[in-house]
Amino acid sequence: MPVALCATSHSPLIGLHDPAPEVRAEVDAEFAAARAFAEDFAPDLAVIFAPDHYNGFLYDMMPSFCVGAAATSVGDYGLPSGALDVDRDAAYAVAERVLASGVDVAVSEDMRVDHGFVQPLTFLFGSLTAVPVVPVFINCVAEPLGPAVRARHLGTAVGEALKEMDRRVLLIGSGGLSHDPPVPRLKEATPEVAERLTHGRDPSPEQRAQREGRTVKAASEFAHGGGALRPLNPDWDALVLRSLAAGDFAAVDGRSNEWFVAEGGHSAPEVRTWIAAYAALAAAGPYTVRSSYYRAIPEWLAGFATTTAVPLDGAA
Ligand SMILES: O=C(O)/C=C/c1cccc(O)c1O
Ligand SMILES: [Fe+2]
Repeated sequence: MPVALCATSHSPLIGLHDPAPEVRAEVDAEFAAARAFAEDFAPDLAVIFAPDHYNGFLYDMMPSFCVGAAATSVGDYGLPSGALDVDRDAAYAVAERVLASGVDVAVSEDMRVDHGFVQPLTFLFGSLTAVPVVPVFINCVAEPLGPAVRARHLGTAVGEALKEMDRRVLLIGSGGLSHDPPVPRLKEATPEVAERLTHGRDPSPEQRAQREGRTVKAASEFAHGGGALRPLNPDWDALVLRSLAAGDFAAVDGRSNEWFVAEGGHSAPEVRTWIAAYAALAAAGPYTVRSSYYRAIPEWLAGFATTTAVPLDGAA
């Protein structure tokens, strides 16, 4: 089974609240290189590990992990909406194998996904339907979270499942690195916000616009050195990139959930998507990182990174 990987940060502020043109151009060049990498590899299946931001997965039923057998983009932040081209047979084969390995993954026949899934798919493939996909949700924000090492176990099990398939698989991790966007937390939520985190799956256009406006405002304040969001942490981001490039998973996933938040902010657990994607790649054998881009971009509220990787044995 030929396999390759692209892991990337996402930010719904891309295009809505951009950094200086030269920074934007630098990231665009990196995306173009990642797109060329994907085109070169020519996958017939993409397996994407991504989080959600209370658009598809809410507190009415919050799994740690979920494989989508069918999935629809909600079209948040003006991104494309509509159905993904989910490979249902592959999704069930992956879910069965993961469950058999002892990782309790949920399955959804109606998964709703947001910018966490949509941005990498559109950046890499140009549309939501260009390449058949198996979407794998990882809860990264809704406490309580399990230990980060469980994301590695999930990724390993997915990688083992893929080895049994005769497919060319591009693994995608979407999220991180250090960042602290204004995603609400149930523990400190007002009753109104708690209600939204539990039942607010289908906001009105006005409610969605309000929420998105708040994020843009927070990004503007943050980029000008104000607001209450935690700072980006390039040193921590470098540690994460270095550790995953070296296959030293324990340096990241062996740490406590509190460590992630203290070092990288409340959304730093999105790094779990990278851990899972890299672990799935590692299931195919030793790997090497082909490209690694990083820049702290406050306008996007993100320590922003994009990496590509391939097996050392040249299976890609
Ligand atoms: O508003 C949200 O739901 C999330 C915003 C955000 C901002 C920056 C980086 C990310 O990974 C995000 O999800
Ligand atoms: Fe996110």
